[in-house]
Amino acid sequence: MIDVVIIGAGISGISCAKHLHASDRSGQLRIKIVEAAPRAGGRAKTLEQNGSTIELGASWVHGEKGNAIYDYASTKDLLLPDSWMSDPDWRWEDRPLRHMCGLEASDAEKKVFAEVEQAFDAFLDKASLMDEPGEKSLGNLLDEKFHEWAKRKEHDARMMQAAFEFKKREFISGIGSLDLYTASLAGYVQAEDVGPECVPLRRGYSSIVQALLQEIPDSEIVYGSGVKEVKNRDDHVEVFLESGSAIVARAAVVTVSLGVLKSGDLRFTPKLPEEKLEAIRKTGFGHIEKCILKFDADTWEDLKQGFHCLWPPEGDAFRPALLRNWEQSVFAFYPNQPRSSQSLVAWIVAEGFADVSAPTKVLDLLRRCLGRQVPDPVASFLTDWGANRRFRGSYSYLSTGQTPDAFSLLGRPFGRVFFAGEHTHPTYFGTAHGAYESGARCASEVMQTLEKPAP
Ligand SMILES: Cc1cc2nc3c(=O)[nH]c(=O)nc-3n(C[C@H](O)[C@H](O)[C@H](O)COP(=O)(O)OP(=O)(O)OC[C@H]3O[C@@H](n4cnc5c(N)ncnc54)[C@H](O)[C@@H]3O)c2cc1C
Repeated sequence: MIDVVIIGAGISGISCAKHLHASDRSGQLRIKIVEAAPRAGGRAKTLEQNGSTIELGASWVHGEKGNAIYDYASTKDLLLPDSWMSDPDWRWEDRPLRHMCGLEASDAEKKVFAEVEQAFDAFLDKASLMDEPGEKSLGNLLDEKFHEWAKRKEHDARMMQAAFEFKKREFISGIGSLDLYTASLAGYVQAEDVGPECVPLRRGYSSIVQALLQEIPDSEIVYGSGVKEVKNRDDHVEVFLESGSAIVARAAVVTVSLGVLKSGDLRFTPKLPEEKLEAIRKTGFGHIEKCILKFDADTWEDLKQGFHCLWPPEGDAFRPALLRNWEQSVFAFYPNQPRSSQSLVAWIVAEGFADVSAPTKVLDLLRRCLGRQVPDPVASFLTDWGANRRFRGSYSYLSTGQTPDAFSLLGRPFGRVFFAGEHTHPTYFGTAHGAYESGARCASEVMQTLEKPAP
């Protein structure tokens, strides 16, 4: 029998192993991490392309204050230096603004856009300070605030609406929900901000994973080993692999995504408590994909700033008749960071989006927005977080009708089975630092159980 079996080698699983070793005074702890994929990192996945990097999953270290990933990456010198922020090609607020029909927005339209943007951010700032957010959805709150605000303005109503819809799409990509009407306002109020900065990593998120892996023995991880069942016994656990073999341990740590838990692919015997099952069912798990188009150096010169994309509101003459949902979710084409990869990223919010022809469609969208021909990309990449059975989505959020303790409930141990993962962090859910901290929390819970004298 070993001491701890960790299911999943994403950031939370590796962080758990690292923290278990750090608190193991005897140096005797026997740990195994079983990972279904042939690689570690989970939703942190960086592609290396001729010396440049492309982020398929997590790309930013969100904030500096009390962000464990920021602190860890700083000590390992993995972050891009502050100077990247002043790069004029990157500054988010200076990005060109285009209508999806191919026209660049006029100066007057840009002014309206900037005003709507400011107002939108102010609505959110106020919302985040609410004491009793109630059961409202984020979408309802934002609609209400926007309509009150827009009534007092004399700008072109269609432009205000198009800018507002842009802001909602952009915001959805951060929350992860399919729309803002199923995302709870209380969840937004609860999510803790660790500072406004979004800092990229020099060599991508996989560099964090590699650094963390160096802190645990190689022999502890078994790749290509999917787990199908976890049996909770009185004083041990039995973990059954898809291959048919089993691991017996004194404790198990489950770090699979909320999407995998929802799917029921991983069985628990006995069944998990009803309140946990309800939290699994109700907590939102988003569907965010990225389509990345990589261009050659000449084409890139022309595209390197990317642009924000305005969709004509309902009823507008320029609005295409058959607009697919995924198309409308594309709010920008922006450069991948670090930009040396010469690629533009389009975020796509759509459930079960794994269409092999998507890069061609996204290229078509890019051409329509630019109103001109763009040479074919030299390569394209489409993520499949939603369709991949080892993830089944992107990141979690609190749904309307849920109470804010849902994330803590998801992280609550059940017998000798412990739970980590971004979806178990009460305030940093949906993030890499949430995943990292949840692994540390779990390590401490496991150690307390293992150190308890036998009754
Ligand atoms: C497109 C996208 C963009 C993102 N952008 C950011 C960002 O900019 N900044 C940020 O902070 N966060 C971002 N995130 C979120 C961040 O990536 C995640 O919160 C974090 O990586 C989750 O780590 P985890 O360990 O909780 O889960 P995971 O990374 O999902 O790890 C779970 C592991 O379990 C394995 N597994 C699944 N099923 C089984 C099984 N049956 N048996 C064994 N192993 C199994 C999986 O293969 C996986 O390796 C993004 C996520 C996505 C998808």
